[in-house]
Amino acid sequence: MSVLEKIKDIEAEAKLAKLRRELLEPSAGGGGATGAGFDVQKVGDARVGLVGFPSVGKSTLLTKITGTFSEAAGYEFTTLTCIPGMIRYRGAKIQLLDLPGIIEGAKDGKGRGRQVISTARTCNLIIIVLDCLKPMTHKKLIEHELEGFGIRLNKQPPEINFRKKDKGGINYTSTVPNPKLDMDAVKSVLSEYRIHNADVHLKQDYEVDDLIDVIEGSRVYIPCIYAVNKIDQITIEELNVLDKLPHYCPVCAYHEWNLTGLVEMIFDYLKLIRIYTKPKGKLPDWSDPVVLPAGRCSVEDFCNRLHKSLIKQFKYALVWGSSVKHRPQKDDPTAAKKFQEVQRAYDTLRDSQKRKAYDRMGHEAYENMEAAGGSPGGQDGPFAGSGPFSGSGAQGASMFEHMFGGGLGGQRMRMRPTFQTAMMISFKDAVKGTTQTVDLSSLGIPGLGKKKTVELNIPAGVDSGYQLRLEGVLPAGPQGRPEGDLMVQIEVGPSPVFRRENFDLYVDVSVDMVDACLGTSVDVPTVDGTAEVQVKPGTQPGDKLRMRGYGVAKDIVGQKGRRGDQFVRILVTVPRKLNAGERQLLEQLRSGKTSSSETKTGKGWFS
Ligand SMILES: Nc1nc2c(ncn2[C@@H]2O[C@H](COP(=O)(O)OP(=O)(O)OP(=O)(O)O)[C@@H](O)[C@H]2O)c(=O)[nH]1
Ligand SMILES: [Mg+2]
Repeated sequence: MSVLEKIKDIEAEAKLAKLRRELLEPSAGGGGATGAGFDVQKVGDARVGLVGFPSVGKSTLLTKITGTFSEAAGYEFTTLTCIPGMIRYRGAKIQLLDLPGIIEGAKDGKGRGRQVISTARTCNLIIIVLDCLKPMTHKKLIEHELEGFGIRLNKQPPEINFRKKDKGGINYTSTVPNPKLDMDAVKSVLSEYRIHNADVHLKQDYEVDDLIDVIEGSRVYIPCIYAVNKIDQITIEELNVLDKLPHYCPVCAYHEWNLTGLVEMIFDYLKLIRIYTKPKGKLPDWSDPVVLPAGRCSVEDFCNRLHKSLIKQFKYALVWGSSVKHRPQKDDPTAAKKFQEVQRAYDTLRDSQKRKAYDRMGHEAYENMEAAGGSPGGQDGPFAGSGPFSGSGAQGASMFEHMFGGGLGGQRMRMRPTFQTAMMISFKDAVKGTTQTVDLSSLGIPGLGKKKTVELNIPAGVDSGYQLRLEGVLPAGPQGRPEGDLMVQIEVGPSPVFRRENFDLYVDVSVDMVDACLGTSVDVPTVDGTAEVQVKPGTQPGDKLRMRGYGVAKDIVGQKGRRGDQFVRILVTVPRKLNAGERQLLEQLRSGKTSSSETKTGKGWFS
């Protein structure tokens, strides 16, 4: 190819890019990005779009994964509007959109393709659904359509610095020696955009297209998974080949094969960070994390996700996690207070009614009302939720899913109605674990039939506020209600002996004054029965003894077989009445003390 031809090529490419952009702009000929059914509100923590040729099984996939009904049929162009569904996985809410069949030339305004691709641009992840029986050229065609709409798949934005100037001509530099793009190429692309003065710096070797992308500026870089559907129709050898390709996920929507694998891959590709809030002295609420994208997960982002005004009141947070260098300082009372405030703010702001009240009243007025014990309506304490609630469906994932890597994920993918109840258990049962029977008759759920009770295994170590989900235990009911989950919120009764803080237990033991002086052994109550503990001579009132490993089991926070500690506070008792003999002995001690045992500090015998 001659230099002249090359430049012509480059110019043509830049021209094409410009024309395409004009086509995308709403004013340019009919349609625009929001046609009927396409104004789907962005809800949840991330948005994922299913894109593909007609009849590849997008609607079937959406229905099977989310339980949202999207009409599927054997003929072409079944789906005409954009159907949203929701995946709830590991605490994250991921919106899944079924986009109507894309056709060739969509980006040039054919069919409904333009609206489809406009919606695809708003997604955090694109799933290109392919039919493994159809030619693999379909993949290229769809990619080409998306590319033409400024969508770059599985690609990082090019590291090209580009700055327009008023004068000085084109100044082009590159970190790489002998770059593919030479000065002439850069100049001819820029002149196509009527740019004659600019700085261009390449940090890596790039193509003409990359430079055009940077100049155009309206590119979106979106991760992409290729879901190859209908693998029930191919041989295992063919499947083996597919499975090795990067970004590929073979599935069979119809028989629900590897849908868990796909959901896991979606979760990985979205790079979501889950943040759990933890009130002081309690377990984190594992059921309802704040989910942020990996690139935008600072404390500020966290606050802004809760409410934009929170950052103004906010001082600092205590952060635990694998990426944190230091554990938060435990004893700082102000730090703990702040964190409690965050927790409370979160509680307020995630409750839509309270949030409305907060928005209406502003921070100060709301605080005052809360302090006065007022309620903006809604929540009436932990047991208010007894009885059925429907609508919003499943509430995040159970703790075990978070702790043990989502082993239950497969069954949790489909949306099931969730019914809530609360249960009070004894302190000892909470520490030791127990099996309880939940009486369903009191919940008023219609259509339970013969099912009157369910067994509930409560693991050792639970605390008040802990939620257990029983999956699919409620039978299908009237009006096509599918089988449902039962969510049980645990409340733990107080103990007359032990006080609990996280996984540690605290107990008071009284020791006679003389025993405290001379040392002794005492029987201390533990959750496993009494244990003998040595009290050293000279033990002071209020001294704390640690009994390592006598606390609460930590299995539920993933530390299997480990337990917290028990702390024994020594209370020293002084006799109220003395008999004659005792009095005489103490008198002797006192007179002896003043003559021989006085310490240098002059504080007396007991110091
Ligand atoms: N053999 C087989 N058939 C499938 C599978 N998944 C879907 N189908 C069938 O493929 C046909 C098309 O499925 P749809 O879910 O309507 O496809 P779609 O991609 O939503 O199609 P449009 O809405 O037209 O874009 C239906 O007859 C499905 O039953 C699968 O895993 N295996
Ligand atoms: Mg469809």
